[in-house]
Amino acid sequence: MTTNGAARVENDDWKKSTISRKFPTYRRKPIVTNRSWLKGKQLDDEAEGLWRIYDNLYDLTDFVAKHPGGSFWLERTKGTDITEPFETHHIKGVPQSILDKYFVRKAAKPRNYTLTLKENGFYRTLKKRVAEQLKHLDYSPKRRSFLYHMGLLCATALFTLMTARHNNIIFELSAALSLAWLSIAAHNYFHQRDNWQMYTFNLTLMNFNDWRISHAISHHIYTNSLHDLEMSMFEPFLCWVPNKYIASKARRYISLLVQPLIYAGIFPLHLIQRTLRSLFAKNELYWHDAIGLTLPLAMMAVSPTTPVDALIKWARIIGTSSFIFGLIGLNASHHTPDICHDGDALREDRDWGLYQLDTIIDRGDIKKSHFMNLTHFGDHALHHLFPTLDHGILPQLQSVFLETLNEFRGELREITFWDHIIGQSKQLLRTQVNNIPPDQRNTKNYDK
Ligand code: HEM
Repeated sequence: MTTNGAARVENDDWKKSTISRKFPTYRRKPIVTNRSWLKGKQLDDEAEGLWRIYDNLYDLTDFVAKHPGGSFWLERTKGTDITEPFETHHIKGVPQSILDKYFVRKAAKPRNYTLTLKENGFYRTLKKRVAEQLKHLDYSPKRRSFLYHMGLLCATALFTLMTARHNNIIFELSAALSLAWLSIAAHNYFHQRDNWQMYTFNLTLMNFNDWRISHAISHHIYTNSLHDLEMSMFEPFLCWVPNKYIASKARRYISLLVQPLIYAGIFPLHLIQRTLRSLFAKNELYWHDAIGLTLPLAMMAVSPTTPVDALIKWARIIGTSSFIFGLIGLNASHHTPDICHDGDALREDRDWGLYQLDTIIDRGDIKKSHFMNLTHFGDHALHHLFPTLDHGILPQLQSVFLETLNEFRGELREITFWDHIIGQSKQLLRTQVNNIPPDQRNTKNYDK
């Protein structure tokens, strides 16, 4: 009995997060989904069924439909703490009068999340400076993002139809590549207020609304922590948390081998899972999931052979495109052993923005290309801090960013794609936490 009890205590000991008071409830469930993540968050966040920002509770029911960013963001986050998404999605700030109108009461309990957003801390200082810079920026690169995205949409349509008409591997690979790049460019848009470009993300069979939760609200805010759905959704097949209780060492070696298959399965499995859950539990499909069917239908319509032949070609395009997307996305910036993951020691200054910097290493090899940044999750650190800004204008914020970072003893790290691929594989194998805080590990000499 005693031994069992001791073992249980030891087993439960790992159930803590470095960025929150509570172990996330959704991680206690066998299946991790957007829905279970939000439900768990409602239980953990001490928001008392309302919307929580810092220690204030608001009833935004009457504001949801009026929200300039689109109703989805607030509809889905009811009953949760939205402090960080609120801070990061409004650079110029939301007039206090709007918030005051919906204030209900102070929250009874302290916030679950332990990262800070202090007025004079790194993130809010940088945000004020960026808001000032935004008044004088050259916005013409936004037009280029628009043209790149349009070009990729046309290329995807063209190469897909050419693949349907001809047996040509070059057309097929071009269709797969265009679709992968198109979806990453569409990601630039689903972070912003509702727009038509976000719908093009759904050509992959994934859904932009789903990604607004798993990526924008979960991954962007609680990066690399136990709250990050973009980590937990891949477990136990791929596990980047350095914790042997989540995935054993043996499992981690297997994950290296299955990695390519997981990449290729991202697009189709997304739709299959949501369809199955919609059939057997609660609906998780949106009307715009139908957009994903346009490519196979168009291929069947123009195919000179049978519809089945067209469908097989489309399935190959989807699998290859998903592989390219996974390769780019999962090796973009978050997973090398030098990057903070839940369990690793954090710096003493628990500023949310500095934490972001410690969970990201940028791709230095694509810095100079607008097209590559848009299609390869480039300028990732700045993108995490200001997700609603078009990727095209981020380079103009680089100097104010670096200056502020230097003042707060943060560092923007950069490595190549290849280094990320190698580092990501090493991270998959890592089970030991890093006990040295990031600011004590860094070799950079800070300006005094
Ligand atoms: C989960 C929390 C929230 C998210 C993720 C969110 C997201 C967004 C997004 C994406 C935009 C468009 C930004 C752009 O494209 O430039 C936006 C704009 C806006 N939101 Fe929110 N929002 C949230 C909460 C709120 C709340 C609580 C209020 C006020 C009660 C609010 C008021 C506004 C206003 C006034 C704008 C237009 C002005 C601006 O862009 O700064 N939002 N929001």
